[in-house]
Amino acid sequence: MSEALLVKVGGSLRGAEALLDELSGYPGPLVLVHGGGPEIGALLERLGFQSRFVEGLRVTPEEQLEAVEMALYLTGKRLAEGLSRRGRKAVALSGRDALCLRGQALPGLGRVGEVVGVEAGLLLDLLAGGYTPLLAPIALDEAGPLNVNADTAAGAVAGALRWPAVFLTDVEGVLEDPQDPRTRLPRLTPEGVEALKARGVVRGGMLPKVAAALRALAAGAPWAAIAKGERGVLGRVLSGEAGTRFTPGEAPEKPA
Ligand SMILES: Nc1ncnc2c1ncn2[C@@H]1O[C@H](COP(=O)(O)OP(=O)(O)O)[C@@H](O)[C@H]1O
Ligand SMILES: CC(=O)N[C@@H](CCC(=O)OP(=O)(O)O)C(=O)O
Repeated sequence: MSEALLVKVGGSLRGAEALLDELSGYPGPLVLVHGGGPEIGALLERLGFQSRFVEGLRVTPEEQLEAVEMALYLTGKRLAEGLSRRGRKAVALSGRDALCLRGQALPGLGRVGEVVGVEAGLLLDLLAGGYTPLLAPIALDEAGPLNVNADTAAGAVAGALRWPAVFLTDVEGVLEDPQDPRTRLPRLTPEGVEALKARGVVRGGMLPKVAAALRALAAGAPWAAIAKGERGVLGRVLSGEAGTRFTPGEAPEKPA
């Protein structure tokens, strides 16, 4: 059987037909964590709110949380429908369902948090029943829901499942020059990431993604990868032809 994968689908890939075809056609078990940054931004703007980001995280005042959840849940339902229509029966949930994501608030960002506990039983039961679970990145603390960066949530879930994490986004992987897709770094180690960050090469939305890839490794995922969400990507990530793969050991860092 094909390898079980935790796949994070970025909001920047919403509705991409090729991606839905790719995910629905993957022969192995999948658990999906989805984002929705662009959808959240658009809804907040329609409601008259302007978002501010700190190191890639959306500052989320209490009064904006409801809109964040609404945008995320609609994104999840659309993805679940798209996959289900293609024959892969999918169910869209969030960390509020069966209390499966426990969170902790991060200081100074409003109702934003990180994941400190994953109860994977619901996900495994759905898989055993033939359903593909899709999780929106909302976790719970004692005070209620927290907006969690979707990459962070995906890394935590991959670690808990001890499955590889594949972060699908709109770029080929981590790029030495973010403007040039030919500069993809095929492999990175935690030490290599530190060097890139020190040089300012990894910025914006790539920061939580890289941090989540490393956290997934630290939490028990055998490997993690960042790759472009297009047709054929999962097979090419598994064979090492696409994306940036993060491994705990030593690895050379050279542009592709
Ligand atoms: N070194 C880098 N390599 C690739 N992308 C980078 C890098 N530094 C910053 N980025 C930016 O990170 C973006 C991906 O993050 P993000 O927009 O949050 O994606 P998603 O919505 O899929 O989670 C890229 O589109 C790119 O603009
Ligand atoms: C705290 C925080 O930043 N949460 C994210 C959750 C969605 C997300 O991460 O979506 P993408 O994967 O599309 O970027 C946000 O509000 O945008």
